[in-house]
Amino acid sequence: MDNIRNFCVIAHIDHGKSTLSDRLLEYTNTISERKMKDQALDSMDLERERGITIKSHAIQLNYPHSDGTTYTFNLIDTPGHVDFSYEVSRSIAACEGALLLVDASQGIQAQTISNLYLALEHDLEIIPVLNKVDMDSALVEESTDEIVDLLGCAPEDVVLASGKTGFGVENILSAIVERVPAPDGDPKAPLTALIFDSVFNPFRGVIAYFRIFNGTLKKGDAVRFVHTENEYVADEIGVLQLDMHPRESLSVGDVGYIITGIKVSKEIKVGDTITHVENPAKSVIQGFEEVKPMVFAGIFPIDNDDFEDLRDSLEKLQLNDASLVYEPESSAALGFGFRCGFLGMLHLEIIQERLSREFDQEVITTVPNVSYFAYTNRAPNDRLIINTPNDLPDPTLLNRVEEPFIQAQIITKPEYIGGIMTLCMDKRGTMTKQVYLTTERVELTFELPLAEIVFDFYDRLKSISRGYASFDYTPLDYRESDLVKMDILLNNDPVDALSALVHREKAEAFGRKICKKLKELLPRQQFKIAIQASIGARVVARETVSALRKDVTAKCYGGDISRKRKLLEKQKKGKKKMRQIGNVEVPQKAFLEVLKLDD
Ligand SMILES: Nc1nc2c(ncn2[C@@H]2O[C@H](COP(=O)(O)OP(=O)(O)OP(=O)(O)O)[C@@H](O)[C@H]2O)c(=O)[nH]1
Repeated sequence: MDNIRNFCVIAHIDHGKSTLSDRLLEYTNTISERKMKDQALDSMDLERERGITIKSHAIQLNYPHSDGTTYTFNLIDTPGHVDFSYEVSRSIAACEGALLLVDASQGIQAQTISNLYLALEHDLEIIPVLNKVDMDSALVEESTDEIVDLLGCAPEDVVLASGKTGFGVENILSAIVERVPAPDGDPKAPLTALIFDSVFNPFRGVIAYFRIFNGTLKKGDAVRFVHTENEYVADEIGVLQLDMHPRESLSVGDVGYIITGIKVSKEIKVGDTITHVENPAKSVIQGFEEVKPMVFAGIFPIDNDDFEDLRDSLEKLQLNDASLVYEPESSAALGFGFRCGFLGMLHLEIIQERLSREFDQEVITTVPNVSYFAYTNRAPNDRLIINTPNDLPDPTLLNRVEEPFIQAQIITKPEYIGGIMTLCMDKRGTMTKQVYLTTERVELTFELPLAEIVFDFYDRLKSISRGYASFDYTPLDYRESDLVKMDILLNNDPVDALSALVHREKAEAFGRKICKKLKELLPRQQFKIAIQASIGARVVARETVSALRKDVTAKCYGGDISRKRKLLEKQKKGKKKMRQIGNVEVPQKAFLEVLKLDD
């Protein structure tokens, strides 16, 4: 136990976590150079392509220290994006120490701070690492000063490193031995182990990753997962190097995996406690939460016949992504599909991309919305959860609506404060704090409705600040809000998939923008198309797409029938990505593009 060190790496996105983790693996010969693919820890293709870590992973390293002892390190990798912050918090809870990476050319950013707070909440020993010092644009002194200010540490506590060249890796490893405390706990006490992650393996079922705080777990033991109240036999336990290495027993401080024959990810909850069926622990590990989807959207097959295939694909996706939730939904405009819940917009995009890539399913995603509370007049506190605008009760029944608010942290340069404040106020936000980190960088805190940041907030923030703003958020609470349902009609047919809940004050402007945008997105057809936005019976905006007689074969006068046929086929194919609404054809991409309402 004295020779174990459990640590994680926390950083703002793109500050070099994966690259540095690779260097640590290489230096400790955990992975041979031949096997070394860039970013070995990011095992999903999609992760590697997007260069982001979606799922956290754990890996064991052996490090022979100059004191003559070989230490066992468990490195727990954490996802870097706000959508996955609950997983970050569970990974952190499994460690005693954290490497806090800061990109020397960027300095401290929003997620550096939010991740640091998470680590401090769990009393982790923080080792600050100034990364990417090889870069010409590295501001070593300034960034060190920022870290010293933030942590209240001495400048010599900051380890300089480069994941690219390998500089500083030895110093990091010895700092882990010297500064991170060894785990403590009682191997003879009742078992408590924290599940911090799980993965789906098509051959072995669901594999849960855990960290033992007390007690000893042996192969074949009968175990109970406390929150789900399920009992299993530990068919196989072991430690994670690049592959799984089975062990007969694991004890205090160990990080490992357990296989119990579970077939679906939903059965395992990250944050749950594992204990024994016999002699169970009296207390559970604190901090368990059910992960709640934050953003909802309808997903519909382009062709209604593909509905069952879509159901199969979603089922398979959910096997290894328990945070995806879905239920069947029907839309007058789009037919049968599913209302899906996601952790955030990135999660939504990832699911959409995986559907297309892994299952060859092209889908229509409807306007995403957050989850609202609607209180009716039927009884005091009769509360409905509204995950789609179409579920909103009739205005005569409706008492009030509440919407989720978040606290947002933005770090930027002083010259962009004005623009960012205007943006946040436009998004119905209020500023609650402004702190100068240095003369050159300032941290702003806002309270904002989540619905307002779901769409195009991040893009606009980036353009206002020319990329010099980082952003992170945490959920706050639900607040009463004056929301109305806006319907969109095409030639008088309401398109339920385009309905949205919007704040009353912004409704008209929103309606006008959406009609204008739709006018750009709808191809001209052989008749006039009237686009209208309405609140109840009141039309608040209108645009018209004028008619066009489109004859694709007109060019091929003369008798070449095969060429004509080819063109017609091509046109038919193009149409497959269209949906017929009333008599109007709407391209697939219009449903998502329509909300990108940059001015
Ligand atoms: N010059 C230089 N570039 C680096 C260094 N470390 C990482 N990079 C580059 O910075 C980019 C981001 O590195 P990653 O390791 O993917 O960053 P990350 O923090 O793991 O990213 P997320 O997992 O998405 O949070 C990549 O293009 C790397 O090649 C370094 O020490 N020096």
